Amino acid sequence: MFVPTLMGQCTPEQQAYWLPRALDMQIIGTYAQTELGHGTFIRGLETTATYDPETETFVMNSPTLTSYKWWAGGLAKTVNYCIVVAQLYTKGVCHGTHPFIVQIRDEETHMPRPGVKVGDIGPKLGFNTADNGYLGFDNYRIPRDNMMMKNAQVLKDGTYVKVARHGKATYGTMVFVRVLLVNEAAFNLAKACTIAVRYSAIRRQCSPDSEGSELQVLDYSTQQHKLFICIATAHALQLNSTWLWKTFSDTLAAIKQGNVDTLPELHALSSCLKALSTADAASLIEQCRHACGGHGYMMSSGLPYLYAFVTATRTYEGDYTILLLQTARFLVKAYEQVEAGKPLTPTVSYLSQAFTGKKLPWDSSPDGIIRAFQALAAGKLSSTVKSLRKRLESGLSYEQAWELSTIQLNGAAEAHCRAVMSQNYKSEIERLTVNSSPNVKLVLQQLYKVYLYYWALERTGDLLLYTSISESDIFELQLRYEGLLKEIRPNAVGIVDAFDLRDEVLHSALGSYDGNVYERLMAEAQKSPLNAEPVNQTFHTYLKPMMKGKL
Ligand SMILES: CC/C=C\C/C=C\C/C=C\C/C=C\C=C\C(=O)SCCNC(=O)CCNC(=O)[C@H](O)C(C)(C)COP(=O)(O)OP(=O)(O)OC[C@H]1O[C@@H](n2cnc3c(N)ncnc32)[C@H](O)[C@@H]1OP(=O)(O)O
Ligand SMILES: Cc1cc2nc3c(=O)[nH]c(=O)nc-3n(C[C@H](O)[C@H](O)[C@H](O)COP(=O)(O)OP(=O)(O)OC[C@H]3O[C@@H](n4cnc5c(N)ncnc54)[C@H](O)[C@@H]3O)c2cc1C
Repeated sequence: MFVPTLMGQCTPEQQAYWLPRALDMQIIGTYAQTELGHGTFIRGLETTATYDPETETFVMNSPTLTSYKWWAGGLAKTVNYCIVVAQLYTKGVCHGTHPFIVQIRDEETHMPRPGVKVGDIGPKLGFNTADNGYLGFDNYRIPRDNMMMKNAQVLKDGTYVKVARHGKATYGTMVFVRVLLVNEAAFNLAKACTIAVRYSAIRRQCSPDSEGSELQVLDYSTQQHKLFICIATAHALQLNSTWLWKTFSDTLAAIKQGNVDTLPELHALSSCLKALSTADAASLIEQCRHACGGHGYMMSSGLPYLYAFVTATRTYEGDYTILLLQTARFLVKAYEQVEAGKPLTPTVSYLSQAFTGKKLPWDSSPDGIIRAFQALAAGKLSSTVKSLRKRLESGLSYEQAWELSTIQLNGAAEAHCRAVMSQNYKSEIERLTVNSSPNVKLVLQQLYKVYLYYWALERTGDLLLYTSISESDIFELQLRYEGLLKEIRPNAVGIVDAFDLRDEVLHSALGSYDGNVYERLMAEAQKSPLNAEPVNQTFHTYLKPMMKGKL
């Protein structure tokens, strides 16, 4: 995050000075925004940067314990510089949060600078290879030039000058990382399902009849139900990630031309896609662990590490709930645009159907299911706006009405995102397989159908509300889904092999390409320190005295 912020928030002159040093590793930096007391609410951050025109410096200060920067990766022992997000004060006026480049350790000795308190925040559920740290300032001075001045400036005499064309320019790095995280979610889910599917092809357990041999667990329908949605989702996230990256790049190019019109839609898309992709990836990686029984619980399976690593993405770079609420904010505005007869942006153009007042006729084709997801999203949004307005009519303020409706708002945002992801998944597969062999087309179509059928069956309640789907339609869809799993089974191992993930990347005794699971599990077990000697010294110091009643 350090380098992207230098690129996004510095003037060209500042970039010319800082970027080469950062890219050359002469300086190592991190992005310190979150504090002990605030992560989501950026406007509530307490660290201050007060400009002193006498010395042309900013005085960095941590006025309270809760103002200490907390969490930044590498902050504890690695970095010697930080991008610090602080409340900017000049001429007695607070201008809100702005980014500053702050040296925190000596470039030669690596000792913390006077006025800087820095340390490690302690063990975490995962990410323990990163030294996430804390940082406090005691009236620590930095040169005026260390304010990142692309979007706002403080002149030598302390005059504040706003430069950015849009109010949230300083939030740009977060949008960039959120876009990257969709791709990271896809990559890590692909690793987990490669491990789980390969292991499920090796593992034999239970024989349906007394004479027969034990079945590969991958042959069981319930195992296919657990795992094939994981494969389908890994592809869905990867294709949505590529689509979102292009949307991001197009928006950035437009902003460079002075056109910020598409930024709100990008913020809404990056928010909900980051939220859903990281939440789906984390829960499906856990599902891959469940599918591997006891051996999935071994660190040597690679699955606990993947889960601990990915589940954090639901929180950092914007908490799941918060980002969905950002998308909901955009959707409510889009709904009002439909009412006013104004044109809609592409990803919300389906909302016009919210005003037909009729249930969408059920169509179980892939395109029909995608339309049903859109009808579901439009219906949930319409119902949410109705709740909002009912609360406003009761005399509540907009903020109060909004807060009371946030559960529904999040549901509408999630439904919108599922519809967008499903649409992108199918259209990207069709675009990319135009010249593919019939077999490749068939397999990839089977996977997006798994995704569509799975989520339709997960959302039958909503589909009954907003489409004409019947009980028998649901019964037929369930049978079709279960039949599709059996069609995919023969290709399942080949499909995860196609992720082309090397053993060194998987780090898994269960998922290695050669399938020698049991030999690898035993080899990993031998590495346990407890196997260094036949009798551990704790027998003599604790067990034996206890057995003799001497403890
Ligand atoms: C599997 C993963 C593997 C590897 C990953 C690799 C690397 C990662 C490894 C480790 C983690 C590393 C780093 C982690 C870093 C961090 O976590 S950095 C800190 C991140 N923190 C956040 O994301 C905080 C979240 N909070 C916010 O973004 C904001 O507070 C807010 C919730 C958006 C609210 O902001 P605010 O109160 O200022 O604004 P609102 O009043 O809600 O909205 C005002 C208008 O502004 C628009 N808006 C808001 N944000 C943006 C934006 N980013 N871009 C564009 N526009 C924005 C908003 O839509 C409103 O517009 P309006 O409706 O028209 O008024
Ligand atoms: C592994 C990891 C690495 C990180 N790396 C960095 C880093 O490098 N730099 C950095 O600056 N930060 C980093 N962070 C911090 C991260 O950005 C924050 O944890 C994140 O933004 C969430 O903020 P918070 O922790 O204050 O949670 P909170 O915002 O306090 O959330 C707690 C709960 O309150 C809910 N909540 C909060 N506000 C609202 C609201 N308005 N409406 C409804 N519910 C609400 C949330 O949904 C959540 O359920 C990292 C975090 C982790 C876990």
